Amino acid sequence: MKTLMIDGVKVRIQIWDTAGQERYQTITKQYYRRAQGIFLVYDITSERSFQHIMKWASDVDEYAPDTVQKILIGNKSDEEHKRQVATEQGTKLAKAYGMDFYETSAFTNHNIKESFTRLAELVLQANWKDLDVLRASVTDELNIAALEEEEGIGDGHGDSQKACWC
Ligand SMILES: Nc1nc2c(ncn2[C@@H]2O[C@H](COP(=O)(O)OP(=O)(O)OP(=O)(O)O)[C@@H](O)[C@H]2O)c(=O)[nH]1
Repeated sequence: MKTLMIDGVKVRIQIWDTAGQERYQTITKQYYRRAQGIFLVYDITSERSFQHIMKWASDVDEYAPDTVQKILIGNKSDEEHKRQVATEQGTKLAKAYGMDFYETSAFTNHNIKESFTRLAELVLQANWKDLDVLRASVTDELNIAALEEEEGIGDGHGDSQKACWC
């Protein structure tokens, strides 16, 4: 669990790191169904991991909700001397998939906060309508509580059931 502030909204993020190995694929696919945002991660020092992105992307298309937000990540940017995948290759693939793209390093923390914040932003934007409904209902609740308090019938905590006359 991690908490981020996005546009004044406190967002709590639950992160699942799925296994990359083929033998865990059945379990991995089950995680997709409940995901709102997904990082497709390859290793810039491994051409093979880059080639695998297409397979990950097609699994995500098949098993994740249509509204899922995706970002392409080229990790291990600290290992420049071992680089096998050029930045342009990542940029090009991300563009083809219509995704944002970051090169990151879990080792130096390069672009880690930026990419998580961006994914959270995209998820928030995609769920903005739900958030508005939630905000409206909280506002309604607060208004009712204030009204009840003014009329001396509530406990000021917005629980309209407790102010029932019946
Ligand atoms: N130099 C460097 N090493 C990294 C970075 N991120 C991960 N590693 C190393 O890469 C190795 C694999 O990392 P994991 O986090 O196990 O990779 P994974 O993709 O989750 O592996 P799976 O279990 O197959 O899913 C470990 O030795 C990590 O320490 C990075 O940004 N830079």
